[in-house]
Amino acid sequence: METMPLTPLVSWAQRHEEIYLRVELTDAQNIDVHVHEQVLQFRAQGHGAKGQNEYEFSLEFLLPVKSEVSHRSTQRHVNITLQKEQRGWWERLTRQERKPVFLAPDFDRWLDESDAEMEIREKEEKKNKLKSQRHEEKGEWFVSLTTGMLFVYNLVQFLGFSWIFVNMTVRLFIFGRDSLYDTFHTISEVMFFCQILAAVEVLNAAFGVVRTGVIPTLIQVVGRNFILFIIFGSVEEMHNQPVVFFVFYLWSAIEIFRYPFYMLGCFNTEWKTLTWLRYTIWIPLYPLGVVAEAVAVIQSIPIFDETKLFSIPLPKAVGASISFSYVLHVYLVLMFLGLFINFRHLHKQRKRRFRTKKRKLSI
Ligand SMILES: CCCCCCCCCCCCC[C@@H](O)CC(=O)SCCNC(=O)CCNC(=O)[C@H](O)C(C)(C)COP(=O)(O)OP(=O)(O)OC[C@H]1O[C@@H](n2cnc3c(N)ncnc32)[C@H](O)[C@@H]1OP(=O)(O)O
Repeated sequence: METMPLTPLVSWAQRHEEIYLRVELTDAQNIDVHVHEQVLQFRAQGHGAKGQNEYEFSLEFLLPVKSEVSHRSTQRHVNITLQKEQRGWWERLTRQERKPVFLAPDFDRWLDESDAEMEIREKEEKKNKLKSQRHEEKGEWFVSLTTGMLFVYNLVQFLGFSWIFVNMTVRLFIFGRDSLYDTFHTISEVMFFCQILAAVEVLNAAFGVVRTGVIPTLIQVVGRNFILFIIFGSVEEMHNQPVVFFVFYLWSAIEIFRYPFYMLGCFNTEWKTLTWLRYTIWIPLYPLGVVAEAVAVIQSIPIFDETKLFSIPLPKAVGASISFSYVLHVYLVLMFLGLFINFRHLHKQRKRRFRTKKRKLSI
């Protein structure tokens, strides 16, 4: 005779971004928990209300949750954490209005919406307090000095990229399509200066001067300098290609918003429109930039093959050399990997920025 599956007692609580479930099972083993299309399935062996047995349950959530589920079993419970697909407060846990009999609020973790907001605020206040403590430890003069240097750095970059952007735009209006062919000759020196200077950003990230990751910054700086110095700078045949125009224009289009945003940030101020632009226009510009850079690399491949520039000599016995174009093929793959890493990073930064903003507004 088929036996009915046993259901454990489950208690739940929520925050704006998470759902917590606590399954009352002692010494749980062989835990299988997953989410598919808003439905959570749980199965495990353990000691519950009906003694040592296999227990299972399923819950259809009110709203979508992310498919990654984290769970941790203690001697007495299995704690499950899920991330809501969209930040918000749910009026109940399950899609069905009637609460399943095995489900109850987790009073140890229970907060109502305003308490949860308060919890967020407290966390933020704690973070700010830590920040000002760090300031005190480092000394006010040190903080002022680094802020001043950052401000000057951002100002110089802003002026450099604005010059590039305005110059290219004006030339486009005056000379039309002809201006696409001499971008390198008119712009490259200022671009060389700005992009060499951008190495400072890797140091800032590495020494914790700004709150950002070293890898995304390194990808950005190395990636651009590779295109600028190797593909454009060292191959004369590339100088007159229109692709130089598109690459320089896309690079400078983001920087004329990014650097002034940082300049205001140095004084803990912001201008909402500028913040929105800094964290939004990369969405079309970044992929376009990578595509333009990929076109430049592809165009340069036959030139490297022909000129044997940077080719890697092989031992005399073999008698040939490896063309640099092989490196470029590998680089093309790396570019799209770099795009993926930085797109994810920028998406995270955008979410962090706008989420914090929303929280601040709800205070
Ligand atoms: C390991 C090497 C491997 C090499 C492999 C090569 C692979 C090649 C792949 C190449 C792909 C690159 C393509 C690219 O060149 C194409 C383009 O650029 S197209 C144009 C569009 N591009 C963009 O939109 C990207 C622009 N760049 C960036 O946004 C940054 O460089 C990036 C590192 C990607 C992200 O910036 P960050 O992490 O710093 O984000 P935030 O702006 O949110 O800053 C975080 C906090 O730090 C403060 N901050 C940062 N910098 C400064 C500064 N200079 N001055 C003051 N404050 C700064 C910022 O205010 C944030 O603070 P808070 O959170 O407190 O507000």
